[in-house]
Order: sequence, then structure tokens, then C-alpha cells
Amino acid sequence: MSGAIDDATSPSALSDKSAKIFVAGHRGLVGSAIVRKLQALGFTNLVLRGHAELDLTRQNDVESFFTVEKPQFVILAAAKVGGIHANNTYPADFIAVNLQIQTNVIDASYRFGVKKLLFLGSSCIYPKFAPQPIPESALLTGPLEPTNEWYAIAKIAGIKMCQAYRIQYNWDAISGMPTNLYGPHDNFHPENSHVLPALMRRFHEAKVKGAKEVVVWGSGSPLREFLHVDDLADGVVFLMENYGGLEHVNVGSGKEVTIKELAELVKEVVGFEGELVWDSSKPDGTPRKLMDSSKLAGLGWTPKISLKDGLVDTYKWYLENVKQ
Ligand SMILES: NC(=O)C1=CN([C@@H]2O[C@H](COP(=O)(O)OP(=O)(O)OC[C@H]3O[C@@H](n4cnc5c(N)ncnc54)[C@H](OP(=O)(O)O)[C@@H]3O)[C@@H](O)[C@H]2O)C=CC1
Ligand SMILES: C[C@H]1O[C@H](OP(=O)(O)OP(=O)(O)OC[C@H]2O[C@@H](n3cnc4c(=O)[nH]c(N)nc43)[C@H](O)[C@@H]2O)[C@@H](O)[C@@H](O)C1=O
Repeated sequence: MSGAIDDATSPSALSDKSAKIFVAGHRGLVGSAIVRKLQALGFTNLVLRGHAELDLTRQNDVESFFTVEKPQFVILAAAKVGGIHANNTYPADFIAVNLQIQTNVIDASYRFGVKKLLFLGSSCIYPKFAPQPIPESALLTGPLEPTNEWYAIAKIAGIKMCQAYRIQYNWDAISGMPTNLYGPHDNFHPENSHVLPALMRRFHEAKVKGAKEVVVWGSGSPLREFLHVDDLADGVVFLMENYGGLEHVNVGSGKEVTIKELAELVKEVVGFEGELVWDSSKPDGTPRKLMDSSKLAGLGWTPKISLKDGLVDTYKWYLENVKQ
């Protein structure tokens, strides 16, 4: 692909601080971090709607919202999201809700004159046994990880929808693929969350109760790459300002740890002094999922927050906002 539709410099970059920006999913982990980042940069005209006010699966409601509000930019961080257990247990919700939200928002954004949209996918779009670190070009080169293929198929459809609208309409829709994220406003549900908030809560509750053991799922051997959500938000705004290409862009930290190493680190940050017990009846998921984020680095963006610092920051937030 060449010319305007694959131009790495966005023709419609965010520059005016009074630009009207709809951040969909602004109460979630990612959306709330993007709002903090935009506000810190001085953007003053954010349009925000909670799930209860605007259900993005409802096409008529989405169209009414765009008719009235006419946002100039859209960052799509609303989705049905969860960890390995939730993905494996609710496949219908993960494919249907995500297809509905993204189809409604992407299509309405184009039809109601949005200048630029950023869609968020996930590193689970890549094949289970993709080459490591995983380049953007690995998309659709092999079978997906079964525990999250329904969610991954929806996310792949979102990338393709952005590409199709760029090709057919020369419309500036881009896609960012974050790696596993964590930070303030994460979901700390005991079963349906991702590993890092799940373990933080379990270790905290065990410490408070004086328990001797904490159960951790799987074998401990899978490798995961973690990125603090404030880094992700910085990367998302960077892409909105600097990227206008056809291909999706990986957003990772470039650092991976085994789940066992992660568990030991969370245990240390929380201050739990008991033992880890591994529950091998729970799935491991993808054995390794390190993304190659050199494309984004080549554009001039790199993350700043180490896993240790990010964990300390997240536990502080947990203590102030979540614990009973
Ligand atoms: N967390 C992670 O590790 C990763 C996340 N991502 C991607 O980042 C994006 C944001 O994820 P994250 O912030 O973690 O998820 P969260 O679950 O924290 O937030 C999702 C947000 O979307 C809202 N939402 C869900 N359904 C609807 C709906 N039908 N109508 C309106 N709003 C809705 C939720 O509102 P409510 O809670 O009220 O339903 C919530 O505010 C997603 O696209 C996800 O795929 C990508 C890689 C990793
Ligand atoms: C971001 C990404 O997140 C999901 O994929 P995942 O990377 O497998 O996510 P996870 O954080 O849930 O698990 C990571 C690893 O950790 C282990 N693990 C140990 N103990 C707990 C535990 O207590 N909870 C969880 N959830 N996992 C645990 C778990 O067994 C697995 O080996 C996708 O479904 C999809 O949503 C997606 O895109």
C-alpha cells in the first residue's frame, strides 16, 4: 500500500487543545489513563459517557450520540475485557459485544465526520506460536490461542475494519495493539480479571488474614510482557499525534517475565510472607507473548515505567481505592 492511505504521518493529527475528543470507555483501566493523559496535556474538550448513559452495543443510541455531539476525534477504549478465565468462560460475550461496540463506533465515527479514530486491539490477535518477539506482520499467519480466540477474532475484525475504511474512504483510522496492561482503575475481580490485579488482591487478602498459602493458576512457566497503563496512554496519544498508517502498531514494554517471577514480585510488593501453591487445573494460555515494538520505537516513542515501580504505584492505588 502506498500514498496517502499508508502515510505514516497522520493527515489529521491531534494538535488543537480544544479539539473535541470522545474517549469511549473512560471509566476503565485504559480509558481513565487516556483521560488523565489528555487532561495533563491541556486538552479541554473531552466528551465522556459511561456505559449506563450510552450502551455502545446499541447502534441507534450510538448514532444519536454522534448526531448530537459531533466529536472530531475518537479513542475507542470501550470493550468487553477480561483475563484467561473470563475469555474462556464467556466466548459469546467476548465475540458479540466487542464486534457490536467496535462496528457501531467505527462506522458512526466515519459517517459523522470524525477526523481520526484510534482502535485498541490486543497482543492476543497474534498466533499462539508466533515468532518472538512478535512483529506486526505475524497477524493471520497461524492458529490463535484457544482460550481467547473469540475475543481475538473480534479484535482482528476491528483492525481490518479500520484498514478497510482507510482503503475505501481514505479515512484516518488507526489501530494500536497493547500488550498485557495494569495500573490504577484495573479490574481486581478474583476470577475474571487479568493475572496481575488478581494476584495483587489475593496476596493482599492473604496478608491481611494471615494465610500461609496463596493459590496461583497454571504452571508458572508462561511468559508475559507487562506495560503500565500510563505508558500505554502516552503511547496512544503519541500515535494520535504522529501516526496515520494502514498497519496496526504494537505497544509493548519489550520486557517479559514468567508468571512465577511476576507472582514473586507481586508478593514482595504486597508484603505477603507465605508460600505459593500452583493450581495446574487452570490453563496456562499462550506460552509466550512478547511483542516487537520496534516500529513504534522507530517513530520516536518508548515506555518509561519499570514493572517494579509500576507495581508499587498500582498497590498504592489499590490500598487507597479498592481494598475493603
Ligand atoms: N487490560 C489489558 O491488559 C488490555 C486491554 N486492551 C484493550 O484496551 C481496551 C480497554 O481495556 P481496559 O481498559 O483494560 O478494560 P476495562 O474493562 O477496564 O474498561 C472497559 C470500559 O468499556 C466500557 N464498556 C464495556 N462495554 C460497554 C458498552 N456496551 N457500552 C459502553 N461502554 C462499555 C466499560 O464500562 P463498564 O465497566 O461500565 O461496563 C469500561 O469502562 C480494550 O479494547 C482492550 O481490549 C488490550 C490489551 C491488554
Ligand atoms: C491481555 C490478554 O489477557 C488474556 O490473556 P493472558 O495473557 O493469558 O491473561 P491473564 O492475565 O488472564 O493470564 C496470564 C497468565 O497468568 C496465569 N495466572 C496465574 N494466576 C492467575 C490468576 O489468578 N488470574 C489470572 N487471570 N491469570 C492467572 C494464567 O494462567 C496465564 O498463564 C486474554 O484472555 C486476553 O484478554 C488478552 O488480550
